Amino acid sequence: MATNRFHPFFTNVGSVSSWFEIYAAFSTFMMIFRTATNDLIPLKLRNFIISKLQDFFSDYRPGNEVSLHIDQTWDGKTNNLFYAAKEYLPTKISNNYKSLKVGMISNHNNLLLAIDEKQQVLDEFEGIQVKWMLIQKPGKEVSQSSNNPVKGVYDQGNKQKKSEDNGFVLRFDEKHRNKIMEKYIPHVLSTYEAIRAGNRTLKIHSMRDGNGFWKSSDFNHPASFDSLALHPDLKKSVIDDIDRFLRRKKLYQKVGKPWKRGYLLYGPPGTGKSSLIAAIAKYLKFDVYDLDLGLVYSNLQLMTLMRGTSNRSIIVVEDIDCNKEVLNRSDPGAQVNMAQAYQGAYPGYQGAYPGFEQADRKTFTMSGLLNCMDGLWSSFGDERIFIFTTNHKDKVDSALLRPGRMDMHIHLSFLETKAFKILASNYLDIEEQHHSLIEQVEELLEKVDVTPAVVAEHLLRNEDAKVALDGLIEFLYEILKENQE
Ligand SMILES: Nc1ncnc2c1ncn2[C@@H]1O[C@H](COP(=O)(O)OP(=O)(O)OP(=O)(O)O)[C@@H](O)[C@H]1O
Repeated sequence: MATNRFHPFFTNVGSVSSWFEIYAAFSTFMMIFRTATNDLIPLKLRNFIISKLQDFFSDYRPGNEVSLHIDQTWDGKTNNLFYAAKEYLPTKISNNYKSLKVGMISNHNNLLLAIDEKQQVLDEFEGIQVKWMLIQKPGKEVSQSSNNPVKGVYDQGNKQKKSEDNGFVLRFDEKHRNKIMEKYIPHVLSTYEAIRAGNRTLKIHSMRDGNGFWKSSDFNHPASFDSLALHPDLKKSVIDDIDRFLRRKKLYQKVGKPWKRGYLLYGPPGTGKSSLIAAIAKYLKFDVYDLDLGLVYSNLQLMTLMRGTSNRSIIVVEDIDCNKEVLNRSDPGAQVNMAQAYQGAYPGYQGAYPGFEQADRKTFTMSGLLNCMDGLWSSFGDERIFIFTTNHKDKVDSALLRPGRMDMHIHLSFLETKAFKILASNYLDIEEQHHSLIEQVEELLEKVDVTPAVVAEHLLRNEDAKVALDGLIEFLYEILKENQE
């Protein structure tokens, strides 16, 4: 007996008219459905859903998926890309993830989040979808005495360490391979660097009795761009210049220039030169190296010091005009062993000593200083900012001032009215229109030269704004009177 090969639904629909009835019913349903969808779901949301569905179906080609394995270690050495991904991925955690690690540790105010091996993390970069997974590998047994740098836990039982060697797998469609390698991975690394820089305590490094090494301590200077009383246009131009410098890493590489910038801060004492350096360091999250040229006796020692500075740092030389007399000095007691000193600067270096004259080993010269800024020796690192300060710009050697060495000359001068408003607001919590005495102070500031440091000190004398401003006005009148006599 022949069996019916069709589903009962098809066998029960006998006539052509029945098919038309089904078609009519289906069309009516679709019309009602479309009208209801159009009425209930806003156009923007509809377009979004459609674009997401299109992206999903056009990208979903499982056969073409590439997997990159990023292990915690590479040949026994730390794999920086692993740690970069570890910091980067928590920034991509979405609210609907089901499985996450959470933690709270000392010195951190916020709850920490991390992905675990059960949760796939999705990321999107320039329209490309990528997927990340954490892979936890079973611990390898390593000898307790081995010099393995992998972080491990000590296993009391068999006197061996069990290493934890985790990894990430990054998956994406093969057609995006180039973009992932050339753009996405550098993006993960640079995000990691920015996160680290943001979380870290800044350091100030000072010279250790001139032997070519630095000692460091935490840098907690309170000044910031908000607290600085500078004319708003000047403040903006400094911030814009720093931002431009940061954005242009690739341009510097393309044109073959070391990625560094030099600022000369000049003006009378107490106008905020040191405060501006602190504000720039905080803004950039760069460490500060306080280079005291008075302690430098040879170009070789200077180069060793430069080699000891880290990337993303500010090298400060204060009162550069006073250093004229320290240049062209020799260290009479220095028995410089060239090979030894050069090894200190370039560990493992075997070749000649380029850029060094015999005299450079014992003498500190202007050309040595210039060489460190933009000559052969400036290749010691990247992302450096040089800041020189002086009270007398006219006394500074013109060779130091030319663009490329000091790219921006920033004049910090006596307090003017716009900058005073910032001080008044910061010190006394008063805004211009809210205090009758402000106008009087401003009129006096136009007639007398007084530094922000002196005015700040007067504003600190009393918490009562009226008393503090009265005292300041009296002081400014006195100066005016002295000037007129
Ligand atoms: N522009 C400013 N804005 C806010 N506060 C300032 C400013 N200038 C000076 N001050 C105050 O005066 C103090 C001394 O200023 P700072 O040391 O920055 O001046 P300086 O120009 O570096 O002086 P010097 O040339 O003597 O080293 C600061 O701690 C700060 O309180």
